[in-house]
Amino acid sequence: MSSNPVILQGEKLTKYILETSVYPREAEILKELRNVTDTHPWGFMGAAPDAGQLMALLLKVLNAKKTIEVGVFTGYSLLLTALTIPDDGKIIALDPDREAYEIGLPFIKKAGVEYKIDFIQSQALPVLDKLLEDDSNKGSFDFAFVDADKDNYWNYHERLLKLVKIGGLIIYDNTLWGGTVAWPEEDVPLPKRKYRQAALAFNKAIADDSRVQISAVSIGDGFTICRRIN
Ligand SMILES: C[S@@+](CC[C@H](N)C(=O)[O-])C[C@H]1O[C@@H](n2cnc3c(N)ncnc32)[C@H](O)[C@@H]1O
Repeated sequence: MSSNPVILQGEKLTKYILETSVYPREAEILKELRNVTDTHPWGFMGAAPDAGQLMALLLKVLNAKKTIEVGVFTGYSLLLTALTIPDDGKIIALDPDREAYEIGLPFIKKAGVEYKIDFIQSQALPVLDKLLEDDSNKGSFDFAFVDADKDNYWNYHERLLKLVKIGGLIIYDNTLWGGTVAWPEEDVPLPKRKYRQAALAFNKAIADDSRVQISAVSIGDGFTICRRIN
């Protein structure tokens, strides 16, 4: 008998949570977008719906209005954010892949929230650097969500810490990388090792970063929630 049945029953528990608490409350338009994204050759690789539910709750608690999203893909987390923030809210959404964004765009339009989104087709780093050239952007964002190239997370962190206000939140997705962060290296399939290493380095660095309060949450593929404290 395991001393930690919760870990062993992880998949069953997640299924239970999804079926009991998440799917019944997920907006229909988000379900539709998820189903369409499933037909993309890469499949659905958006924020997990249970993690999205947590993100929406945090956006509300924070009363977030001005946000940044790094890594849009077909826009599941973007649409969720746009549906959650108030009518005068704004999201700067960054991704070099416009084709994937355009798969999700009809759903964003159908939901009537396109006006809240400023999609910039670009690698994120140069845009974040550009934003930082204007002092009025510093400390002006309530929230940021990072779900893009994992080996750049620390570069995003350094920039987002300057753009997000004290008390604001930054969430990093995939920080448990399919659970492989807890596996011996030799058990990890080769294609997964590079981003596993990136996740390990990021998780260690963020735990040592006194500028943020953190919580590493085992939801979806791993959410690291950071609150800027100075
Ligand atoms: C996991 S997907 C994002 C999923 C999205 N958050 C959702 O909920 O559907 C990762 C995305 O990061 C984007 N990406 C990769 N490198 C990037 C970069 N340097 N800057 C911005 N986005 C990047 C990819 O094009 C891809 O669309």
